Amino acid sequence: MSSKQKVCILGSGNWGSSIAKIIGTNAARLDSFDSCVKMWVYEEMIDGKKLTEIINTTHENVKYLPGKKLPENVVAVPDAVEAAKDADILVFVVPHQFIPKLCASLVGFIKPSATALSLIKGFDVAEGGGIALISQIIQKQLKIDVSVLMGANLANEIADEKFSETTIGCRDKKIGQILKNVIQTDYFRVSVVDDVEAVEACGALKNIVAVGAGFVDGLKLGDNTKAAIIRIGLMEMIKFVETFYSGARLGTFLESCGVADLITTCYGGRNRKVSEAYVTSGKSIEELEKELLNGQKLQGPITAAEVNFMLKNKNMENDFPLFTTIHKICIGELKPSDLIEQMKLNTNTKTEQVDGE
Ligand SMILES: NC(=O)c1ccc[n+]([C@@H]2O[C@H](COP(=O)([O-])OP(=O)(O)OC[C@H]3O[C@@H](n4cnc5c(N)ncnc54)[C@H](O)[C@@H]3O)[C@@H](O)[C@H]2O)c1
Ligand SMILES: O=P(O)(O)OC[C@H](O)CO
Repeated sequence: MSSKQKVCILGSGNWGSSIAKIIGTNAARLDSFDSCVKMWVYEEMIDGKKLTEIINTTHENVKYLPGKKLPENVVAVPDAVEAAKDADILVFVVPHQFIPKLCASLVGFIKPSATALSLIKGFDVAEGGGIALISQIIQKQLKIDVSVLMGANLANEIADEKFSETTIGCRDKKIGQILKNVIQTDYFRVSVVDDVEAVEACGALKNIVAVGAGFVDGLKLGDNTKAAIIRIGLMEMIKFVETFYSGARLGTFLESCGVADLITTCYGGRNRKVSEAYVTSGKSIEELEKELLNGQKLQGPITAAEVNFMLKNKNMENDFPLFTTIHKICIGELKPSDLIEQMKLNTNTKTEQVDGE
């Protein structure tokens, strides 16, 4: 890495723009970073003007983070290669379904010495019937080290500079410190841990539970029911990580990326909001995503499908009844009201096991 490190942000949605506000401020403030931060923007027209031009003149992402000023040293660039080619630190923050195409466009054009930080919550389906972490997709395609950042991080609240915590998962202490320097502010506090896969899996899996929490809200079932879904969801997240990413530490679930993200997402997130409307409106999830999110993207239903793809292939759907039920509700195979019947069956089985011991 050169002495002044260049940072590029790949993505400019709700979280991408919010993190650009932080990174831009830190890059301008700290000597170790080049103050110019390029941000790749998936170009679109807003009222006849290019979004990149609007951002570069008004310093506001009027579509995905309206009402918040970005630092002037954050430069919107419509071409991903142009944005990334000189960067030492690549911050990936696109909705997870777009990552394979983005990475493919960068192959051969980035610095081989670059390091990546993925803020992306989700998986990708993999050859052989399994799933891959998003960091693994980036690493495999671009052949660079990838750290992750996950936490209880509703983007709008962070843009409002309300106190929040986050977790960076990084295997290399030196890189972990550099990443912490570029991300941490007085209101956004970073913990660095080396349990990278567990940190990332937590970020992806909590979006499935958030969909379940939204169903509970749509069914008007109350706080106790929602707490039950959160508890069962946490248990399935732990079991999933222990089963598929051996060596993970239980303590990681107590970091911001674990239980804290699960709580915030089940109360304040977009997955919760759209899933609640799915129950009350009778419209499809795709329709509601368009209607309610103004171009922002839902991650939970697709993540539930990706996880189910692997569980089904491994004949393990019954080992993760909440994840499986939520997926089946999303694709219309079960009704939202079936959620509770399925959970009763599950808790009955558990009780019988305990009684039988
Ligand atoms: N928003 C949050 O509060 C939040 C917080 C933490 C983590 N995350 C995670 O960060 C990631 C990015 O979320 P976000 O909120 O920044 O995005 P978003 O949900 O606001 O998505 C909109 C973005 O997707 C882009 N886009 C649309 N079509 C595209 C295409 N074909 N190719 C590439 N990009 C396209 C849009 O230009 C826009 O930048 C997700 O994995 C999400 O789970 C989001
Ligand atoms: O709005 P959601 O449901 O995509 O959740 C946003 C963040 O992941 C919360 O940390």
